Amino acid sequence: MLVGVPREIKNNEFRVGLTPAAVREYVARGHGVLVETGAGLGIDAPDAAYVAAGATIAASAGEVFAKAGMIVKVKEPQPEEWAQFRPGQILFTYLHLAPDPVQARGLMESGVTAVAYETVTDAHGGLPLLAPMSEVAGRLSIQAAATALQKPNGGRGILLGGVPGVAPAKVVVIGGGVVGMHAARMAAGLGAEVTVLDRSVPRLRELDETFAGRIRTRYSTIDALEDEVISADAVIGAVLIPGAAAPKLVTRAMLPKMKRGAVLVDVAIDQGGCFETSHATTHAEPTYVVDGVIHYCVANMPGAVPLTSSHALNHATLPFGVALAGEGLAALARDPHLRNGLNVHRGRITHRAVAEALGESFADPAGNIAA
Ligand SMILES: NC(=O)C1=CN([C@@H]2O[C@H](COP(=O)(O)OP(=O)(O)OC[C@H]3O[C@@H](n4cnc5c(N)ncnc54)[C@H](O)[C@@H]3O)[C@@H](O)[C@H]2O)C=CC1
Ligand SMILES: CC(=O)C(=O)O
Ligand SMILES: [Mg+2]
Repeated sequence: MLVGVPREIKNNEFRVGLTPAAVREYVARGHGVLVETGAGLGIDAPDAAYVAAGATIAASAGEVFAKAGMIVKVKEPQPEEWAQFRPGQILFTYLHLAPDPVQARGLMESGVTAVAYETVTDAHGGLPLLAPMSEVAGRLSIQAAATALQKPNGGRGILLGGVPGVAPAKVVVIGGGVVGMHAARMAAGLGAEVTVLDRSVPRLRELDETFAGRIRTRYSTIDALEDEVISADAVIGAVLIPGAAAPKLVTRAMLPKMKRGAVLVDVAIDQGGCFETSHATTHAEPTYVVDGVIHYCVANMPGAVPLTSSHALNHATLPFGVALAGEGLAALARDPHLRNGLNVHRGRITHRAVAEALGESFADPAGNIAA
């Protein structure tokens, strides 16, 4: 198959769908790879590095979309991109369709077969293609919080770790999955006081063991959540119900009770956000203020550290990508975990939670992917 890699065009998105090392793996399996000129510049990979790996360079994104049988990207397609998809073409990327009916409609009308990284599953109940970017975003969330908390940036003016004789900041993490654990690790490493809330007791147990007393865990009732949020200097929103829109856990009514200059970092913004007052922001203008509380809601946080993120993402996507390139729809029929990634096929939504969130009818992929 001819695999196409356009340059990412979302605001301040410097990642790339395939690294040169990944291109070499596709080429070794007999595939052609067409890379838009400049696609790898954000990771210090010039066109020559892609040519050395066996790719051909396309002068424009239009050429990539027109020629390739499968498109590998990072971020959800932008309107000018989904206009170029065609029936039967495979798209392999993050989609986050639940809070994005306009994109969903665009993909349905294009006839593309869209496999979303974030809903591919593994045998252990995890999300292997979301996990690496959740590791990055979880760690970055604390850097974002630390920066926003500084007085010149509008924050309370507190150092996360404090200093000897002065108490540290209080960081509350809502959702103790991959993002939450990596946020907790960074915050604890800097010396902050950290509490993680989750609805899963087994998960809280795991975190308790992993951190061996260095963080507190709390079951996430409405009471506990309100209590923790009101006393926090920084709150990290890290919940996920796979495929679905994020539940709004921090309400607008809670904000006036919070400390002035406290910071909310809504990592779950790509699924619509878990704070009622969240709306997506960009790296160019990452924060805004509601009721004296700073909101950071960047939907592509890992795009800011592409040298780390692109490689981590490619390590996870590679086995699934080469299966799709090699077998096409048969790969989806064979592998139920890859099939869980199928969100749109032949104009229908093929993921149950995504269909429910969008109010669209659900087309069961098991009976819908005959090649
Ligand atoms: N903004 C960005 O750039 C990025 C955003 N993300 C997003 O971060 C979010 C979290 O991702 P992961 O950590 O990988 O998910 P995960 O599935 O590993 O963890 C989610 C956790 O939330 C918990 N949870 C669900 N409902 C809850 C509730 N009502 N109260 C408390 N906890 C609850 C679950 O039990 C689970 O432990 C996702 O929306 C993901 O798409 C991930 C990477 C980058
Ligand atoms: C997961 C995601 O949306 C991102 O890495 O941008
Ligand atoms: Mg995102």
